[in-house]
This record gives sequence, structure tokens and C-alpha cells, in this order.
Amino acid sequence: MVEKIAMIGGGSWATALTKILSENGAQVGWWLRSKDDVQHLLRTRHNPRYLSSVAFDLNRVFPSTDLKEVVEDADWLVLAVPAAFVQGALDKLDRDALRDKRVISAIKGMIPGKNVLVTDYVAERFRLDVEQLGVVAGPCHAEEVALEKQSYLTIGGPDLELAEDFCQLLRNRYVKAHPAADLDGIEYCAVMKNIIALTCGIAHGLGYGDNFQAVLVSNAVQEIRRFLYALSPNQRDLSASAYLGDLLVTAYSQFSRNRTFGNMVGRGYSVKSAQMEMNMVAEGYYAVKSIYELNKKLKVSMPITNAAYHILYEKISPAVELEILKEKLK
Ligand SMILES: NC(=O)c1ccc[n+]([C@@H]2O[C@H](COP(=O)([O-])OP(=O)(O)OC[C@H]3O[C@@H](n4cnc5c(N)ncnc54)[C@H](OP(=O)(O)O)[C@@H]3O)[C@@H](O)[C@H]2O)c1
Ligand SMILES: O=P(O)(O)OC[C@H](O)CO
Repeated sequence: MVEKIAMIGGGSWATALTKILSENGAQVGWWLRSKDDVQHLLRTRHNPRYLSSVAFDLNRVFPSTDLKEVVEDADWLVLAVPAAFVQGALDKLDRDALRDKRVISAIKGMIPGKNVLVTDYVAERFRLDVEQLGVVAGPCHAEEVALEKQSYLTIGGPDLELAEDFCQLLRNRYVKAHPAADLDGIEYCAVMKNIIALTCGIAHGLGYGDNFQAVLVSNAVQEIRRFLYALSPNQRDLSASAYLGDLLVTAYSQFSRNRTFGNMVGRGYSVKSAQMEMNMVAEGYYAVKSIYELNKKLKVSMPITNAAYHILYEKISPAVELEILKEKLK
């Protein structure tokens, strides 16, 4: 049986996942918001602005701006727009539109303003059971998928059969995938690693070196552990690739959107100009605010998140804030 997937989003990650899934034989209805991009895909088989080297087989990939049609026809829904645009993207769907679907979030962010995980938002908005949900996690840059470099993904979800089914759709010559039961922990960690990478970028932009970054990342693991434990004190191995691996790839990679954004801020760009300079979205910018606000209740010690918040939302000088932060790290 050919699996039918609705891919929601036109950016790098949606493009990479569409490549993996369609080349494995799935039928992918692909919703992009831009008519011009859909026309370009239909004409040339390439997404014009993201991973434009990838050619799609239009017998399996069906680009469209008609969200309802794309969703109606699918067994699986894969969300791959930045979290800030999820509400807008799904706005036109009825509450029952996802009733019998399996919904996978490939998003590493929270809904700004609501400060909830994407899976919690869709579960509530579309009255879904948690067993219908999963997340795509793990250290994986879309750019390396385009180059078919060896990558590892983790599919988190309470229903391990659903998670394994989605793994089977992903596995290929260069992608290994495995299921894991920890939905919330994996999703929160994927949100928080963006904040850490952004702070690593700020430090790099200010001239801090590898010695400092190694200490920053070590302290970040402890910060993430404290926060996750306060939210959901399940047993989880934070050294697994869905947690630590994702933190490392984002904190150290040349491809990282979050690190790049932070680096510009550290070099003196304003938040606005850094955002305008990038044609991609750094989720960490929004995540800082959500996690900072959530933590007002939890009161976990989070010096790195606090520093990032002060720089990005209270306009404190990055140099001053890093001077304060460096005294708190061990
Ligand atoms: N890139 C990766 O390697 C990677 C890997 C794992 C997970 N993720 C996650 O995947 C999610 C999507 O990120 P991405 O990297 O694919 O994004 P991206 O390449 O940075 O592309 C940005 C996307 O956001 C859309 N967008 C920008 N402004 C918008 C607006 N005002 N309203 C609606 N849409 C808007 C863009 O649409 P237009 O092009 O039409 O402007 C584009 O589809 C994020 O949560 C990210 O953390 C990414
Ligand atoms: O490294 P970033 O900031 O581009 O985030 C992309 C992915 O989350 C890496 O797994």
C-alpha cells in the first residue's frame, strides 16, 4: 500500500523530508504557501528558494497551495513550518479535519504567545488523542539530507507502533531512524537546544572561543536536565542523539540557523537586522521568550536562557550579559 502524506511547509526541512519520503515511495501532497513556488516546482521539479538542487519526481510529489485538498487526501500529516506560523497555516482547517490522521510534528519550536508545544497545540485544536501524535527529532540538517550525508532521526511518540511506522517511511541508504516513547521531553529539548545554539553564536560573535563554548554547552545540558525534570520527571537518557546529539549539531554546525542568528547579534546586529539578513527562521528567538515565561512559574535555575532573553528582549548589551553569564558557569 502506498502511504499518503500531507507535508505542510515550503522551507528547508519540509523540502528535505519530502525528498526522503517520496524517494522511499510515499505519495506526498506538499502544501506551500507561495503560488509562485508551487508553479516553479511544477515547471522545474525544484523548490526555488530552499535546497534548490533537489529534483522531485512529480509522479509522487504533488505541490499545491490548497491545504484542505492536500490534507483530505492523506493518512499522515507532517508539520514542517516554523512554530510561529503553525496557527496561521492551519487556520482554514475544520476541527475534525485531522480526526483519522496520524500527525507528526517536525517542528522544533513552541507556539509563541501560548507557550505550548506544537503537539499540545494541534491535539487541542483538532481534538486528537496523544496516540495519534509523534515528533521528528535528532541531529539532522536539511542541507546534509540534500547532500545525502549519513543522518539519524528519532521519532518520538507514546504509540511506539506509530513511531516505528513513520521510521519505516524514513529509513534509506543514508537515514537511520528509530522510535522512542518520550514525546514531551524530546520536543522540549529540541526547543531548548535552539536557545543554547543561539547563545553559542552570540559568544562566538563576541570573540569567545572553543574553550568557552565547551563549558557553555556542558552547562546547557545541566540547564536542560533541570528544566525537563521540573516539567516532566520521567527517566530519560539525555546523552541520546535526540537530545545531546541535536544540541551538538545546532551549537557547532556551519548550517545552524540559530547559531548564525546569534553570531550576528554578538557581532552587533540588531535582532531585526539579523532576521532580515537571514532568509531562514531561527526558532530560538521565539523559544527564548516561551521558555523564559514558562520558567516564571517553575523557577528553575536557567542562567543561559535568562542571558539570551535579556539580550534579545530587554536589549541588554550582549557583551555585558556574557560577562555576567561567564561568572555563573563552571
Ligand atoms: N532546516 C533544518 O535543517 C531543520 C531540521 C530539523 C527541524 N527543523 C525545524 O523545521 C521547522 C521549519 O524550519 P525550516 O528550517 O524548514 O525553515 P526555513 O528553511 O528557515 O524556512 C522558513 C519557512 O518559514 C516560512 N515563513 C517565513 N515567514 C513566514 C510567515 N510570515 N508566515 C508563514 N510562513 C513563513 C517560509 O515560507 P516562505 O518561503 O514562503 O517565505 C519558509 O517555509 C522549524 O521548526 C525548524 O526548527 C529544521
Ligand atoms: O541548527 P539549526 O538551528 O538550523 O536547527 C536545525 C535542526 O534542528 C538541527 O537538528
